[in-house]
Amino acid sequence: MTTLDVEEADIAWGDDAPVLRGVTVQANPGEILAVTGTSGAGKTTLLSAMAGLLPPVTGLVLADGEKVTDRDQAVKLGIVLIPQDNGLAAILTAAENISVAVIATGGTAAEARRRTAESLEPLGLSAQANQLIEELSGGQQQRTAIARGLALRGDVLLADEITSELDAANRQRVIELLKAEAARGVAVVFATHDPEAAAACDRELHLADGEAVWARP
Ligand SMILES: Nc1ncnc2c1ncn2[C@@H]1O[C@H](COP(=O)(O)OP(=O)(O)OP(=O)(O)O)[C@@H](O)[C@H]1O
Repeated sequence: MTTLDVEEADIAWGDDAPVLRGVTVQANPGEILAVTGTSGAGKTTLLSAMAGLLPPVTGLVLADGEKVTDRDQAVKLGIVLIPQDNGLAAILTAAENISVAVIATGGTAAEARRRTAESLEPLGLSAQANQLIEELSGGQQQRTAIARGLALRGDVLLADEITSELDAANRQRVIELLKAEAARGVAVVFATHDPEAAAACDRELHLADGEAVWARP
């Protein structure tokens, strides 16, 4: 179980002015933290910092007290990111995308096969396992990216707008899967602009005007 802390962080892209200033937030094991805000408020920016992709200009990101310095190290610390643009390889199948990720994080081929099947099934994608990503619909691609994130069995799961292309039933299914992750002790952070999805989370941090404020502490 891992606690992810962001402490007094100013977060910027390159030399641009900070998108977010003075952000302090803790993501706790067993909880889903919603990160909300309008388009451009900085949800992806905050999750990028949490994932080790975008080290803060000032302040810290800590996983159980250890400074998160870059993405490779964050992966070793068990910080999984499901990116907004899904990040899948278009010319691999759904199953291959997942298996490759499991093996890249130390899983055996047998584990990769098992976890791939286990993660596709609850997302209703068993029949699509051997289809190329480029042959799948937008929603099926988004669900494949979620399946890959779940298959990695992280200690921290950062989910960036992962229900934006899903119908109501699939959105509900995904929220239930995030709750199941939290129930096994994962610290889940879910960026969303959907108020219903945010309401299903344990706490809500709202981003506006470059600052993070608690909508529901
Ligand atoms: N990769 C990037 N490089 C440079 N600037 C970026 C990058 N990603 C985001 N930004 C900038 O950071 C600011 C916040 O964008 P961000 O994507 O974090 O917002 P968001 O809340 O996730 O929005 P959305 O709901 O539209 O996804 C914007 O001004 C955007 O231009």
